[in-house]
Amino acid sequence: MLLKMIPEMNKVSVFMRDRRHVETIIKNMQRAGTSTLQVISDFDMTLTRFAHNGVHCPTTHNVLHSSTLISEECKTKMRDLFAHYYPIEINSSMSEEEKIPHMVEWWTQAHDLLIQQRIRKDQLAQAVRNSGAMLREGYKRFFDVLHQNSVPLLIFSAGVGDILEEVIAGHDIFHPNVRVFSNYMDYDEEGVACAFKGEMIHSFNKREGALQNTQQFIHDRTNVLLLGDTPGDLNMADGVQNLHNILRIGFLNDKVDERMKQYISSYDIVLVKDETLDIPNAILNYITARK
Ligand SMILES: Nc1ccn([C@@H]2O[C@H](COP(=O)(O)O)[C@@H](O)[C@H]2O)c(=O)n1
Repeated sequence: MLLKMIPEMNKVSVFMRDRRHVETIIKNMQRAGTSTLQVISDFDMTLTRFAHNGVHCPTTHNVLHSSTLISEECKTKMRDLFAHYYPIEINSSMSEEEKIPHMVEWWTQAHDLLIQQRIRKDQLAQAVRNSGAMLREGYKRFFDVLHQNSVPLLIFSAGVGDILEEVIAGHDIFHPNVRVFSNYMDYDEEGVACAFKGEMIHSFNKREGALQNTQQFIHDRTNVLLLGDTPGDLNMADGVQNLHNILRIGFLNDKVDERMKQYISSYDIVLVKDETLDIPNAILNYITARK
């Protein structure tokens, strides 16, 4: 039945633990209508591509590597940090508790490095526009359909919010239904980045952030489509009160064999090495179609 409803689910990249459950949730969401729906999504490697032509795509922390806003020394240090800490972030034999101190170290060092670069706010948009930031194929349809149907899209990212906003603004998809919750830089009176604001968000404290910021969630929207790429993204909807239906879609981009077991047992739909938004788009198409 699911394949009849949404033929795209036949794609080879799609894996499900319980296809009947997925079918039920999607049908419930379709019946309840778009006025009850909100989408909560991670950004880096979820809405953006993981790789293109075999090369890793930059995350918001690394987008400025193609610009002159940061020094060569800083780029090398940021790359070294990524090479050291990313394998820890995705290590399937370590618990989240074991990973957290490493993630705090990573974010602290990376933010310090970025702040040392004295990045100017007025140069950021151009630098991001000239960068290699790549959204997943189908991004325009995804953002536009949500906008056309007045469905809120909450982006919950441990990346750099200022850069994230420039990426989506540069692609003409920063519609009024989009809200971003992320790490933002603070600027001095000359418009130079001088600190990061508030509490740091890293890959594994999004749940705490979500609970502390429940005003971010639209509480009369009790159906949630959640998109993520790490186990830390699974709880991003924990601040939603009176949740009726949630469908969690996880992008499994890397180290597939090692991590499949964990992803299939926690995400309702796992998309393996799928650089597109075809499946979220097909599900939204079904839910938003006027019957
Ligand atoms: N210095 C850093 C720190 C983190 N990352 C990666 O960015 C991702 C965070 O953003 P989300 O939108 O996915 O929450 C995170 O998963 C890290 O892999 C980085 O590249 N550099």
